[in-house]
Amino acid sequence: MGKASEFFVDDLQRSFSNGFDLKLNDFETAVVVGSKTYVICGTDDPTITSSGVRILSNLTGEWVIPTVLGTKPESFKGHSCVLLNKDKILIIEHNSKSNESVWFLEVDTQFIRDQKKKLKTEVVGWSKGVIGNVERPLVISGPSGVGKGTLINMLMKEFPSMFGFSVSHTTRAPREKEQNGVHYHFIKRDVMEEDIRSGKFLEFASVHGNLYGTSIESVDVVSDAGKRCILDIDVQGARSVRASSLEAIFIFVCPPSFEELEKRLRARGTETEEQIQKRLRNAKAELEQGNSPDLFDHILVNSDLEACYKRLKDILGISECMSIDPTTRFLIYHR
Ligand SMILES: Nc1ncnc2c1ncn2[C@@H]1O[C@H](COP(=O)(O)OP(=O)(O)OP(=O)(O)O)[C@@H](O)[C@H]1O
Ligand SMILES: Nc1nc2c(ncn2[C@@H]2O[C@H](COP(=O)(O)O)[C@@H](O)[C@H]2O)c(=O)[nH]1
Repeated sequence: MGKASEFFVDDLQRSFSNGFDLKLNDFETAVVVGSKTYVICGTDDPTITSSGVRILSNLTGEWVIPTVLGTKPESFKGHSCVLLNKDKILIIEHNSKSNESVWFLEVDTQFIRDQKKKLKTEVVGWSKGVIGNVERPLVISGPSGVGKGTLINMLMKEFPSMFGFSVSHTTRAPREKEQNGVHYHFIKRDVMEEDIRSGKFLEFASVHGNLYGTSIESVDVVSDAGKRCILDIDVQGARSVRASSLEAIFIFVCPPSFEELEKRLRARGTETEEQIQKRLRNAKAELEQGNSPDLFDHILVNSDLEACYKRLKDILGISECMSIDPTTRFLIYHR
């Protein structure tokens, strides 16, 4: 067994009197939030807890292992916890000069409260400390099959409380695993055309023979939840958003080659041969337009997925978010 965790506020809270015996293992830290005590484990030892977090009810003395959202930090040996704003816990790894050592465990933010309702269980969510402009929405464009959706899913998985997906409307038929309201709002063409006429859409376009569009409401839902909105739209749509009042960052994703694009589209197995041919024809035009510096702020080549994802995080300023001054141990926010 290694050395026990060190504490900031939590060593004070450790001695709180709730009538229950709170025995902490090495590498564990406890933080009281309302009527609950969150115990955060700094090691991957599965005999302690595989989720990294356990929750004690200070009222009943019962333990709950919560559903953990987001990517948990790699195990660390000494850490301090500070409760911020009564809804998230700041976790700082000791003796580390790395910027990767600052994490938040969200315990009672609006996002977590929504997830608790949805999942009907205790929920907590990890997110990395971040800097940069977290306000500006993100427009991601690129030919069909290049990997936009894959990259967006990775972002949403790693930073679930930071990003929200703008759910588009489309007249195309749902694919096998697509859910209405989650992947798209599937809509009849005449209804969508009427909604476009009545001004409900920020942008819309005819893409591969179907209508697609971003409703103003879809963007509002994300920003009302306090998140940064991600739009996965085609180049025509990007052009319309550029001309709108939405101050977004525009990213174009390219394949390493046309052959690789075709391979990915076929391997996905979601389109008929005829649809694949149509999408590949449109891809040629989209790739030409992707090189417009007046439209896109950044171009990403999605060759190696992990490298491309890392580059995307670099662009967004969320690879290395906060740092700790090694002498004072104060947090420095790079803005
Ligand atoms: N870097 C990569 N290397 C190999 N395969 C990849 C890479 N990125 C994504 N893929 C795969 O390519 C396929 C297409 O990816 P994805 O569905 O994310 O594309 P998309 O750009 O969102 O397409 P669409 O615009 O049609 O929705 C998927 O099967 C995905 O797993
Ligand atoms: N202009 C818009 N384009 C959109 C929107 N939602 C998705 N898309 C683009 O359509 C193609 C095809 O998507 P798929 O799901 O059928 O494969 C892809 O390039 C998307 O980026 C939208 O709201 N507006």
